[in-house]
Amino acid sequence: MKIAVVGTGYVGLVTGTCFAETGNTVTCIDIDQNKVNKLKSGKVTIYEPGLEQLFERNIKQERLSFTTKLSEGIKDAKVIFLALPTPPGEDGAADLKYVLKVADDLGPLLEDYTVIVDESTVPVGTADKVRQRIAAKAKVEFDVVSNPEFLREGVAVDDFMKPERVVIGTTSTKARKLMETLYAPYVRQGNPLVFMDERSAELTKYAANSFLATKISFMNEIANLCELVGADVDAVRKGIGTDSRIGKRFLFPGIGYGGSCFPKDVQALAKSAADAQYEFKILKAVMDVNTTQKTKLIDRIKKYFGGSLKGKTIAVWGLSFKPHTDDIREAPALYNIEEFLKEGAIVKAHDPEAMENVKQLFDSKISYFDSAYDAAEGADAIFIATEWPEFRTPDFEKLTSLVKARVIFDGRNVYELDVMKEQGFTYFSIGREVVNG
Ligand SMILES: NC(=O)c1ccc[n+]([C@@H]2O[C@H](COP(=O)([O-])OP(=O)(O)OC[C@H]3O[C@@H](n4cnc5c(N)ncnc54)[C@H](O)[C@@H]3O)[C@@H](O)[C@H]2O)c1
Ligand SMILES: O=c1ccn([C@@H]2O[C@H](COP(=O)(O)OP(=O)(O)O[C@H]3O[C@H](CO)[C@@H](O)[C@H](O)[C@H]3O)[C@@H](O)[C@H]2O)c(=O)[nH]1
Repeated sequence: MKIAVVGTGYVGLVTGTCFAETGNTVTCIDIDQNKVNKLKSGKVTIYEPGLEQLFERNIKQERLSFTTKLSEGIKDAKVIFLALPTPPGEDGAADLKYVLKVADDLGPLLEDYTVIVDESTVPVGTADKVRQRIAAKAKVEFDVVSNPEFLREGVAVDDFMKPERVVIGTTSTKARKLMETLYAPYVRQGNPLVFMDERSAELTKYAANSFLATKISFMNEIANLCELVGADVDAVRKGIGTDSRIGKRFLFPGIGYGGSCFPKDVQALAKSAADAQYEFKILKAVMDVNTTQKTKLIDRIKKYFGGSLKGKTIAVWGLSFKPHTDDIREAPALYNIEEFLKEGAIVKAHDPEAMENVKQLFDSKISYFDSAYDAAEGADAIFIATEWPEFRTPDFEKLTSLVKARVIFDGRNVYELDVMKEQGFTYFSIGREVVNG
């Protein structure tokens, strides 16, 4: 099938590449000329495990191409995916200007029946708005479908190729048939296509992200309570996670959730509710807890150093919002680095993938190192913001010889307390006993 994907950011590139992988001919369109040039020259624009290989194979097979021209990209496409940004506006609502602009542009360009798919995370009612905008200028029949994307960065290819479920919002039989054909190769393992109306599909995406964010904020509060009453959050997590009604996943406490989705989507759902005259009380608490949690360790670090970080060297391990991605959008590491700098500390940073992106933000205000050990050299403390696997089993002897003091503030509970005790480190983590080395 000929498919067009409008917007070739994270979601657009994964979507386009994965649809090409199952034999479709895909053209990805983006207004960013530099991005398109890079993609055309055969280079992927994001770090995402497994993507490069698929990308290269499909370019070679001439199933995947890129353009900046909408008219050229959508030519003969039976389905057009909109993978456009929906950033928060000033009031927290999702800003639909990118989606609606493309809807305006698409109307006059459609030459035959086409299904236009909202893949972006968009508020309830967006499919109707997109439909109206296209209809204003279209001369042919078309359908607008809501098909929110659930991929996670770092495992995006697997999430797309083997989805647990695909949510499709449409009341059109014609569009439904086309979507069934398109997704048939991905749902072979028995994972279902879940059909519903457009509005419910739009809300499903916000409900899923907000529920997961709620789980995380809930566990962060349990962790905070553990610290006050002398309980261990790891034990509590295992204790409740083994109850299949609760489930093991997304129960890991830390320095808050980040990324391009949870923060903006929880905020947008709260705003949508407010617009519908409904006060979504839980979401407000989820956001408040996350805001406090992000810089939770700062007070501890200051207290540890007698109230001031002035002149202290802090090695920051991990900058991306989670492991296996170079994405730093809303990464808790960034908030902590800002605080460290405000307090007069010297920051030495290392991340396996995200340093180039961070350089654009902090430039020479912090220094960057290719290895975690180099960043730790001469440090008064190590601060772990992201649980990259390479931080899990360092050579503690080597580390001891490099740091000024054996002190770790761990925002992701990377180490077992026993190991820290054995290694003689002073170790602060989340919701667990403090180890005094
Ligand atoms: N990043 C994720 O993990 C993820 C997962 C699921 C859903 N989503 C949702 O998917 C949507 C896209 O997210 P993303 O992370 O891929 O965004 P992104 O910012 O990485 O990419 C969006 C792309 O759209 C391009 N663009 C903007 N206007 C355009 C236009 N008129 N024509 C063509 N291209 C245009 C931009 O240049 C950019 O490359 C958002 O709604 C997001 O909430 C994101
Ligand atoms: O137990 C946990 C799990 C996650 N996180 C944090 O939560 C954030 C988001 O993590 P994750 O959900 O793995 O990453 P995303 O790539 O942002 O994916 C989420 O957002 C996407 C965009 O909407 C959705 O498609 C995905 O289904 C949804 O999981 C990160 O900062 C994690 O560190 C925790 O603190 N504790």
